[in-house]
Amino acid sequence: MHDVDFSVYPDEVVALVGGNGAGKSTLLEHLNATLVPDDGDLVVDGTPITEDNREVAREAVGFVFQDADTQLVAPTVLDDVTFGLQNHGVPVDEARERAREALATVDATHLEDRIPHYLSGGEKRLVGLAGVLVLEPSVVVLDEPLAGLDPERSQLVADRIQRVHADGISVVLSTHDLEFAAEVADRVCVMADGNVAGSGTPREVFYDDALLAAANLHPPSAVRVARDAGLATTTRPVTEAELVAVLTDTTGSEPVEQPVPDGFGRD
Ligand SMILES: Nc1ncnc2c1ncn2[C@@H]1O[C@H](COP(=O)(O)OP(=O)(O)OP(=O)(O)O)[C@@H](O)[C@H]1O
Repeated sequence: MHDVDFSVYPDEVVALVGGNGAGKSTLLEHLNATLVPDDGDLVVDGTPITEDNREVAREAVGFVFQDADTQLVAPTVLDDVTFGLQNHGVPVDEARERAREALATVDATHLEDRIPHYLSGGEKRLVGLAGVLVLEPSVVVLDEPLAGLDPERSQLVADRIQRVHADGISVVLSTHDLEFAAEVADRVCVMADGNVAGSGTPREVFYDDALLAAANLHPPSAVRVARDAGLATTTRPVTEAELVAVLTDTTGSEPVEQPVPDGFGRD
């Protein structure tokens, strides 16, 4: 990665999108100081992060791995979610109570006695999220949160991400699913060749053909349908719900945002 300028602000959901090897995971791994830059600055809540104070970033930024098995280590789900708190010196009874609350937040109470290794992919992702939330970070990072999940579990994880956001926690995630990015993100960052090629609202990014082409991305289906139906000149839906609203709108009223010129938001 080189010349990357990336910030996360309170109470926003940021989606990193881009082709294979574009640098999404590498950028995410800097946010909680799993990696620290060889050159340049990494600042968390005003504190410059170095090799010597990585824990400042670790406490502020929780990381939910794509491969949940790397995160789940204890014999039961409850033990696993309790583990991080006990490492912080929280007494076991209090840690268990807080772990149960975190599991309830992601609708995983019923899993508390299960063996983490035998959970399904979606269940593991939710338990991993609970294990991060219990530590009360101000930012949650999720690397490919929908990877390998069926539509129902994808929806479950997407719902929980929105609930986390509603609780005032910033969320940064990477995804190859642009429909999902359009649904959940306030801001989309397009990555290509180890850098942020451009960013903006989903509407700005997903109607920017040059930016998407530079990252080998295709627009979400709502954008393609709107264009094929000749709607994209006056309206710019990015989600299925917005497209349906445009198609069923009999008032002739204009959409929520005015069109933006191609290339808007590009660095
Ligand atoms: N520790 C490392 N040392 C050297 N190169 C690395 C290291 N980690 C990742 N890379 C390289 O950096 C590039 C970006 O990888 P990264 O995993 O960040 O991409 P990504 O956008 O998350 O891709 P994907 O969508 O395929 O998961 C790749 O070419 C990868 O091989």
